[in-house]
Amino acid sequence: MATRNILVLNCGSSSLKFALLSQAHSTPLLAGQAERLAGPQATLHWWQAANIRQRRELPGADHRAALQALLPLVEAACGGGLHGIGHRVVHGGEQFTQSCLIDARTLAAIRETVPLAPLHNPANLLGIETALALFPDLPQVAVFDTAFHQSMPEHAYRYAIPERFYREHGVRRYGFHGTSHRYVGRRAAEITGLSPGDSCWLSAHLGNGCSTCAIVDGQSRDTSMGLTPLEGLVMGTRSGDVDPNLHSHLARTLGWSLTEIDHLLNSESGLLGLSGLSNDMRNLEQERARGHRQATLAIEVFCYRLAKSLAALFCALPRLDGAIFTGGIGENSPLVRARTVAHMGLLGLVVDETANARCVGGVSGAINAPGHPRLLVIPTNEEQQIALDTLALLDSSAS
Ligand SMILES: Nc1ncnc2c1ncn2[C@@H]1O[C@H](COP(=O)(O)OP(=O)(O)O)[C@@H](O)[C@H]1O
Ligand SMILES: CC(=O)OP(=O)(O)O
Ligand SMILES: [Mg+2]
Repeated sequence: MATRNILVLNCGSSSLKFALLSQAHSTPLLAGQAERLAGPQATLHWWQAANIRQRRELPGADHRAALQALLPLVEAACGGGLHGIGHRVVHGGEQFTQSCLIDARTLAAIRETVPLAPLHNPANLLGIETALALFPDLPQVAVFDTAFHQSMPEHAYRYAIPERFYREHGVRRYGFHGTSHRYVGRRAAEITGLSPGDSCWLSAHLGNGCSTCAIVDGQSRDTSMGLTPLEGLVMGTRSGDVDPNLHSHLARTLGWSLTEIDHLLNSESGLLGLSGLSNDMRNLEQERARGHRQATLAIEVFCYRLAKSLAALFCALPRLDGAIFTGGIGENSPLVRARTVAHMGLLGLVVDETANARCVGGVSGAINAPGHPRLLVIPTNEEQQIALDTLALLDSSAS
């Protein structure tokens, strides 16, 4: 069969990340992002196989204009031969347990899920609708962050609130970053020579959003995010777990509205809120090295809460074959990995400092001290997983 090319799109509220993958190449033919969309500073950044970065200002461009600006680049990079489009969709509710071809029914189901993910799904839908209008003849696939976690047992996904909120309103834990957890879980089995269907992992996806996951025999058994991607770990700008009474406390004592509280917890908290400086771990590490007290505290809270979450997920595992660090922070921060694992000595986890220092910038490997449980650094590749799912669905719909 001829080599096929898949365009992967990940639309956020003001950004559009893209990658063009080919079966014949291990690295994308083209990748990049359009950011600050719908504003005066909208910009398209892209890089090709040779890794030369380029940028073009697109003042005022919205998602459609950005995708249109992308078209000639896609055509030039793959010689016009595009075979399908894979979309990241953050929330698939309980309807989607795996990726699926996009048709009218899929679109309606994604729309129904908007109330559960008001920050993410509208942007994802916009990306899909724009791509359908521009490429009406190409098969398009939705790959859901939530789908992998649909295997969680009920005792892991239910909240301890009256049943009707689950039955009538879908209030339960869904989990996110499933595409990344699934990808690194499979890679961990490949790297260690274990069978994906008979291996047990803890995975920590640490990007702007952060989550942990217990993976047993290739299935998610529990994860740190919940109804929305706010639950769980400390993240770039998200608080993660707080006392749920914080909402009523802020409303009563400061007269804050729900919108203000949502904004505080989603956009002004996490590493940014604790440090008062930045949501970016690189900046915080630099400031910590200069002795900045709040940057140091932000990293300490981040690592302690991560360790607590991983330790809690031991409850979901029959045994541990290894813990995996991934995402921009997990792949690049020996400091965060070491500070996190330092809290987990009682569980037998110990880092080897030399190996830990080596695994940065896309280098994968084991970073545990000899004789201790495996600790793996594995670069995630959500785009590749989305392209693989898209290809698999193209094949199954053709047969
Ligand atoms: N060398 C590095 N050291 C520490 N943190 C890093 C490094 N490189 C990237 N990061 C962090 O990774 C995070 C972004 O992760 P990434 O997975 O790219 O995010 P996204 O969720 O947007 O895909 C940021 O906090 C960034 O500071
Ligand atoms: C669901 C989620 O948290 O996504 P991201 O990490 O892309 O913000
Ligand atoms: Mg990323």
